[in-house]
Amino acid sequence: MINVNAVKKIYSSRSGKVTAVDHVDLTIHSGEIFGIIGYSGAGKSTLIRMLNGLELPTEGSVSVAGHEVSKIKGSKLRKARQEISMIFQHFNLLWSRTVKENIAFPLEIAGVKKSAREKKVLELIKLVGLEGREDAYPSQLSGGQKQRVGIARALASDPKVLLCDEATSALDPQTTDAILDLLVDINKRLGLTIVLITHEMHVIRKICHRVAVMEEGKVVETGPVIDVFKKPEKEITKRFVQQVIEPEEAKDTIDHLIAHYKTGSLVMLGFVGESAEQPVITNLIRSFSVSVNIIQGKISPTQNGSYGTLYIHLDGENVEIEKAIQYLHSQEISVEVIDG
Ligand SMILES: Nc1ncnc2c1ncn2[C@@H]1O[C@H](COP(=O)(O)OP(=O)(O)OP(=O)(O)O)[C@@H](O)[C@H]1O
Repeated sequence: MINVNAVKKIYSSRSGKVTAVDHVDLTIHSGEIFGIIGYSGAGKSTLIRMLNGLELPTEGSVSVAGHEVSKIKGSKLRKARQEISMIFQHFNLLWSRTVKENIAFPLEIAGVKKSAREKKVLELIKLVGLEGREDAYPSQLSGGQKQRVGIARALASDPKVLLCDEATSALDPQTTDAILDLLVDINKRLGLTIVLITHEMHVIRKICHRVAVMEEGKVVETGPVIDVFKKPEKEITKRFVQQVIEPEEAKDTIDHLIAHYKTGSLVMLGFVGESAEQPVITNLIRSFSVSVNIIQGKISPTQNGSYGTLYIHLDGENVEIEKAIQYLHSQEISVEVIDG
């Protein structure tokens, strides 16, 4: 569906040349939700803007939904853009138009007749959950509702690909989750390919099938989200994974617990995929003479399985603790004895 081949983008500015995207290769499949994560300045915006021809690569080629986006111009590019829609961090709505009129705008430009336009707009309003707000102006809407208008407008031309440029960065966590749920729903219902850029691992965790990590213009790591969580390879990826897996306060709690427990062992268990659904703790209590104290844990679903960490404290005879830890090692989970 999307092929990025050996793409390089160099900007020339007064202070010299900047390599924003440095030799990137990517293949994104039809129907996939693909996330690109990186810190500010990593080159994400430049890369996503090359997918709909808003920027042209200095070297390499970009093909999206059968269009050689990096080569075409004028009416061919405009036509391609109907199949490659985009939503933005700050929504980019027309403030003097109502919800209905904003969504109808691309249809007007495409010359769609009024009756067909109205029918389509009503369908889209329903799809994004904006019934009752048809005649409101953007200034009367919440951030989440504004992004719903952005999404409906982007879907008006029946695109094959939806590009999301930090689409939830201006929203609070609850609204972010509602918009992410909507994107998953649209992906499933319409089979739409979604490419998003973000600096938040939460967004990747919640909705993406695969992820590419960018640093200094390069894609440094890529793979299915669950694999990247299981085994992040690069330092930068580890930092992103920690954003969601191990909040800062967890470290403080662990330090406190190590000081608190004088006997037994403190163990960190890492669950990935199906292992997150196994009754490991129940088996542990039933089979060994150890007391198990659950200290802290978090298990989160991704689009291709669950992952998480659980801290437990085991107490009892040393031999029994040893056996219990051996049992844990025999399960499909990672085990790290932190203390004892
Ligand atoms: N039009 C431009 N002219 C010159 N340099 C640019 C231009 N656009 C981006 N850059 C530079 O290219 C590099 C990559 O920027 P880009 O905006 O693609 O990164 P990003 O990962 O999207 O970061 P952010 O989230 O802050 O936008 C940066 O060093 C930036 O300063």
